[in-house]
Amino acid sequence: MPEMFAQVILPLPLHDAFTYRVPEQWHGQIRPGQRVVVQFGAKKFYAALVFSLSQSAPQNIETKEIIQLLDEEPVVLHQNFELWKWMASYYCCTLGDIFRAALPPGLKLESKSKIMLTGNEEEHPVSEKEFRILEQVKQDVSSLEILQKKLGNNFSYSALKSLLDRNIIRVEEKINSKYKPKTETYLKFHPQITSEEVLEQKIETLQRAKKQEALLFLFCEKIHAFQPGQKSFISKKELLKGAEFSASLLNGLINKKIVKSFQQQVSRIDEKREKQADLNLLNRHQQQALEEIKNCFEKNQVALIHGITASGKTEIYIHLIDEVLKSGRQALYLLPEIALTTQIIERLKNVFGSKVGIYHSRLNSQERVEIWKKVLQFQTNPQQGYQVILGARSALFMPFSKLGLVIVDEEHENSFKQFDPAPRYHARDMAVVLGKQNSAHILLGSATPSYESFFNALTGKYGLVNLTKRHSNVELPEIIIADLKRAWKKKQMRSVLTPELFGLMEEALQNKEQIILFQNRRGYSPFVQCFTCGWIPRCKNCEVSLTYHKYKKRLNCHYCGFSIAMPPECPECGSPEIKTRGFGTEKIEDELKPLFPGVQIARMDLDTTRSKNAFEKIIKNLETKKTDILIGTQMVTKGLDFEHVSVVGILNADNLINFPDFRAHERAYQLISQVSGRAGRKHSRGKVVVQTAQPEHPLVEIIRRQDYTNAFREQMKERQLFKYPPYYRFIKLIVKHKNPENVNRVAGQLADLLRRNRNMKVLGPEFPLVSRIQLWYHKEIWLKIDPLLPLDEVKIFVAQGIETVRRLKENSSCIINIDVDPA
Ligand SMILES: Nc1ncnc2c1ncn2[C@@H]1O[C@H](COP(=O)(O)OP(=O)(O)OP(=O)(O)O)[C@@H](O)[C@H]1O
Ligand SMILES: [Zn+2]
Repeated sequence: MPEMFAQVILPLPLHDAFTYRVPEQWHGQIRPGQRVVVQFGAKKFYAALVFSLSQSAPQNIETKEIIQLLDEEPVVLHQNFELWKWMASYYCCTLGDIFRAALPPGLKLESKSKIMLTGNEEEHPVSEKEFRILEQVKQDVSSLEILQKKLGNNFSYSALKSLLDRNIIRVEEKINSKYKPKTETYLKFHPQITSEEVLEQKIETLQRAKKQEALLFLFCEKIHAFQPGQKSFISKKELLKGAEFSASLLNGLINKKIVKSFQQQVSRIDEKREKQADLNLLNRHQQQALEEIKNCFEKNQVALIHGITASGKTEIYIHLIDEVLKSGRQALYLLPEIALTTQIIERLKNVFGSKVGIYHSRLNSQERVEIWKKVLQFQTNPQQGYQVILGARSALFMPFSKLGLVIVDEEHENSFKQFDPAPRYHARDMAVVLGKQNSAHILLGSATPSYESFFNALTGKYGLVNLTKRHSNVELPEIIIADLKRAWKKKQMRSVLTPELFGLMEEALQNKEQIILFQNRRGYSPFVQCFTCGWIPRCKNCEVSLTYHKYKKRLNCHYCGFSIAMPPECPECGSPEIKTRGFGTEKIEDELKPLFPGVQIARMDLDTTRSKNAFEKIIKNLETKKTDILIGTQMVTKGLDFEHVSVVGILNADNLINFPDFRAHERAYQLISQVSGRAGRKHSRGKVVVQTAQPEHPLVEIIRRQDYTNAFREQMKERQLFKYPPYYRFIKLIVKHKNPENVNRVAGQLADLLRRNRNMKVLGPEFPLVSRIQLWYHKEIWLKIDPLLPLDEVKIFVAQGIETVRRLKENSSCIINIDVDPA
């Protein structure tokens, strides 16, 4: 028999795949995409993923054997690996990094693998070393890690393997993989009940137990007893649901051997949802846009739909998905995590029923594994598997076998980019790659497309479709610019509200309409300051001031979570006058309450949405008009659809416009248009007040006119002039160390080295806005690269530079991260 070797990926930030020998017993079974347990390094065990198989042994290296094959079928498909390879190369990360990001937690096994007895340990003679292992395992279900720790030098790998080989112990797959199938109690007739006659005899005996008899009749009715072709069991939950029967009555029937209970594996996911509604008819404009999109797809695999807020882009997506499903292929619908609200989930479930699965990080590990498996299942059993996935960025990695369409909604959203850890990928860009690899169409959609995508559309790389009418035919809201400086000077401010905004709010409330206020700072006040000496409390781990949270009476760091009680007096000078500075959402809520007595005010930010259903509840309250005014951070901008919001206020546009980042103007425009778009969606034209201290700023005028194209053009001039994306590519290198001197030295060495390459411009090193986070100092180097140059060569040069610097002994404890296309 020829030998067999597997190249496996480990969940570690290590480069290549590692080679292991495949024991003969698995030669016929093992395939790429299956998980295996292997030993790596200092006696650590991991679940690795088989990447490829070969017959030739690697040279000069002794290979270890695979310890266990975990899956009968691959959990990752070769299509997935294609994307992984592409990502690893483009984002300069390892397959191990991607492995960790791609698989749901329940499918990733750490070296915590559990070892269990198989129950036949008595039948085999064992050696002393094997005996020691068995002793440990008998005491407890033990993980490999614990076992090695406890036995120390007495732990023997070959003894372990020999026990495994002889089936005396096993690596427990289920515990191992953290995934426990959910089971439910089901009921069927006891095997003794073989015919209706037998049943009737039994019923006779129940004469005095009327309630048990009634329950039995109900049971017979529900399972359609003795009717051919009917299912012969029912879940306990379903039987007892709504009826006045108790579980103890049921136990009576079980004890009398009429009914038998058994456990059956059930799905955690709400499966019963059948299709409840037909597709909405598209309006004239939507219909035309749909046709145009399809025309684009004839020529171009990628299309961008630029459709104003409330134009009904979602309806168009639904129609496209419907067509793809009819052709027997799968669709992926990506949204930013936070936009995955019940609003959109309901809309999709209503039309596609159980064909659609939802995948995001708020689901628990088990649920995610089940959804993963149902996507896999589509390959072999299209009736049972998921054909549509609505998900956040990690849904990119799901095992689609017949992908026909990828939609990226709110494609401008920054949260599609993963910052940390590696892979630092952009899900929108990866969606395009994924689609191309699978010969699927890709549709990007937004009311305010990212400038990169719009640029790609204008230069013909993507098709472009415009949708300029709201579904309701209501005009886009009127934007009113309110001058903060003047209002302050004239003492016309009411708390944070200019007279313009205050007046419109009062009017809206009188008309029983709703209001959304946007402020991009959470907490009570962004910082506090001693009135006497000017002292400002700062985080001890990060280079930032602490945010005051009044409800908890604490000062918090929004970077690392560090927090202290609000001091009663200044620790520097002893003055009791510590003043709050600036406005966070919490303070705004506080100050508006006395201004609008009897009005229901709610707040939506990170602090009010931590618990599981809090987010949904806030949205529900707005939908049912329990809330009159909603104050929120970025969260209120993400694709929410409310009927009765007529006024939107942007409390301070300046901190958006002045943010020190080359994308600040793009972002400010997007954010303000998106929040504005929540107003007047259904009935009459809404009003938006943008409060600013610089009403003369050119961007403010563009915002007032809602002139996306001009905003884009103005920016492109600057980007071209200063060699910014999309004209140039950026790669950001981040050097981190706890000691600032090390950061300075390493970053300096690295920059010097990189400057030798004339194909790129090296900026920095410089400390970023927040130069220390969680005790680590950061310094950044930005590389500007001419897009006409071969990017791969540049990356290789950069990677080598990093290696050279890192290899110096004094630099070994430095971390250097690469971020390609930083957001
Ligand atoms: N053809 C249609 N038939 C019935 N209702 C529609 C139709 N098109 C849109 N709507 C309704 O109009 C509202 C706005 O549509 P939708 O949320 O899809 O807009 P959008 O373009 O995604 O907006 P945004 O970019 O602001 O998120 C929704 O309540 C939607 O149900
Ligand atoms: Zn901190």
